[in-house]
Amino acid sequence: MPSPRRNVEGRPLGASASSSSSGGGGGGPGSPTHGGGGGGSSSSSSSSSSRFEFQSLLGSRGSGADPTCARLRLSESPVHRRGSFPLAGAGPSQAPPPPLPEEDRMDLNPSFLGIALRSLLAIDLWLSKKLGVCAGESSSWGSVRPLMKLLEISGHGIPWLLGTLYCLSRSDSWAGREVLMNLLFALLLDLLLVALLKGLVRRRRPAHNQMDMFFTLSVDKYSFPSGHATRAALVSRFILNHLVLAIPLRVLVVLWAFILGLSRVLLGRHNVTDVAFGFLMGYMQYSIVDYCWLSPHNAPLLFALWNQQ
Ligand SMILES: CC(C)=CCC/C(C)=C/CC/C(C)=C/COP(=O)(O)O
Repeated sequence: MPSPRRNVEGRPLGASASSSSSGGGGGGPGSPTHGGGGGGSSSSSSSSSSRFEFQSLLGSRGSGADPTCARLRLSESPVHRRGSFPLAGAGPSQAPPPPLPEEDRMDLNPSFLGIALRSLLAIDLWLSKKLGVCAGESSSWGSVRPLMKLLEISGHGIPWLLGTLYCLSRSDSWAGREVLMNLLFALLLDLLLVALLKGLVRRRRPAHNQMDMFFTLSVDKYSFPSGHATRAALVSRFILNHLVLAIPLRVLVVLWAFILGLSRVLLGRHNVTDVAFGFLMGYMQYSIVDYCWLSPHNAPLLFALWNQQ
C-alpha cells in the first residue's frame, strides 16, 4: 500500500484542505480532478517537485492563499495535463479542463529574481542577527554598547542640523554661507527622503533591537533605509568635496561614515541591507544636492533673505 505523500513540512498532502483526498487520487468535493494526492501510483519525483514548487508558492502568497483553490490549479497545470501523471479518478473519457490564463501558469514557477531576493533576505536576517553583538548590555560585546551609542549621536540628524545652523549664523563669508546653506538643504532633503521611504517600505527593525534611541520621528520605528547610513554617506561626500582637508582627515571622514554604518548593525538597530542601501542612497543624494546647488545666482531670494538678517 503506498504511503501518503507529504508536503515539505511532513504533513500528509491533502489532509489540510480536504478530508476527501484519502486514497490518493480523490479530489476535493465535487471535483474529480481536485485531488492533491495525485494518485498512488503516480508518485514520481517529478510530481513531487511540482508539488514542492507549489508549496513554496503558497508560502509566498501569504496567509490569504486558499490551499484548496491552489491545489486545483496544480492539478490543472500543463504538467499534469500532459498525461505523464494521470490523476486517479480522471479517466480518459473526461474532457480536459480549460487552459489557465498565462499569468496563472507563471505563478507555479517562482521567478529566478524572486528566489534570489528571498535568499538574499534570509542571508540578510541571519547575518544581521549574528552581527548584532552590541544589541544589549548582556550581548557578547555589550561593554562596547556605550561607545556605539556615542557614535550613533555623531550621525544623528539633530546635532548635524543644529551645528549647521550655528555655523551659518557665525559665517562671515559668502562662500562659507553658500556651502553651509547647501549642507542644510542636503540634511533636510535626506530627512524627507528617508522618512518617505521608511513610511513606504515599513520594514520592521530587527527583533533584537532595543528601541532606546535619542529623539526619533514616528517613522523611525521602521528600519529601511538606515537614516544614519544615508546621512553618513551624504555628509562625508559633501565634506570631501567642499572642505580642503589633509589626507589623514579625509581618511578619518570615510572611516567615520563606514564605522557609523557598521555600528547600526552591531547595535541591532538595522539589518545589513538597510545600511548598504542607506550608503547608496546617501551617496546618490549628494549628486542631487550637487545638481541643484544653491547659489546667489539660482536662488537670489534665499541669499538676499539671509543677507537681511
Ligand atoms: C527638522 C526635523 C524634522 C528634525 C528631526 C531630526 C530627527 C529627529 C532626525 C531623526 C534621526 C534618526 C533618529 C534617524 C534614525 O536613524 P536610523 O539609522 O536608525 O534609521
